[in-house]
Amino acid sequence: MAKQANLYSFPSVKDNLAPALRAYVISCQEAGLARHSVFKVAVSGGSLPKTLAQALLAPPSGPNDEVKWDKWEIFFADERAVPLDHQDSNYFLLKQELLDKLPAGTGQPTVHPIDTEYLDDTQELADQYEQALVRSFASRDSVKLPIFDLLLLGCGPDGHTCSLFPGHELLRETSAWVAPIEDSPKPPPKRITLTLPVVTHAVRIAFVATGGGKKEIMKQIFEEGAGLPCALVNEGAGERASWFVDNDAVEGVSYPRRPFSL
Ligand SMILES: O=C1O[C@H](COP(=O)(O)O)[C@@H](O)[C@H](O)[C@H]1O
Repeated sequence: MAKQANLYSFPSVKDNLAPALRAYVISCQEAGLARHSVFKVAVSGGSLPKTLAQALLAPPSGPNDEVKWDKWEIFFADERAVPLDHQDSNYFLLKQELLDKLPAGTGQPTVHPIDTEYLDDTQELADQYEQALVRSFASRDSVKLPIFDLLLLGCGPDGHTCSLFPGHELLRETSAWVAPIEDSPKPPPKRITLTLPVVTHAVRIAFVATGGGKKEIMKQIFEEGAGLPCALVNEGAGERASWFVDNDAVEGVSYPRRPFSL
């Protein structure tokens, strides 16, 4: 039987979840560097960047605990069609929470924001972002799908991830790497997103979900599935998907927790 997604649950975000997430990200970083000398990662917006900052801005605990920022190539798992200094921009959020706080003297990551020249045309915005992936991952002709070393994803209270929403036709997209959405049920309505095949194709996928507000949807994802986008990622990725959650987010959820280890 195919192995299932890993569920790691921690009593405290700051004291347990963040250090475990850090260890996990660094192990993915080292695997990516061994494969192709860079670390290709895509990140979500929402509540994720804050937790990510808690994990990655912490002081190193030893010589092997190094975030090699200058080797990181950062893409966005989804982005809203707004200027890069807009409060709704996932780039702006990551910049505020993490990128602007990198310690002085640290090498800088290569960051791939959307091209805001195309904000009025979401199809073109998505196509241009796909071209950025093509340039990074070699051509679409030579690569069927880009393979990210790691995707760092959030989970909305409705079970959406990236800008893939429950019941939306985008869940059936099979050819585009990046797709536009103009009717996001969560504002702002116009966005672009990595598609499900790209998401499930990543080497590793880490979801972060915290707080009691996620409890009901976590039950649905882990007990019923019900075609929810997060559940579809779990089904497509199996053990390559790992969930970093706090105890509040999974209170009452019947699904085996694993002790965290690399
Ligand atoms: O709209 C979005 O929401 C999701 C989930 O956000 P959260 O605040 O519930 O963690 C996020 O992962 C996505 O990137 C964002 O565009």
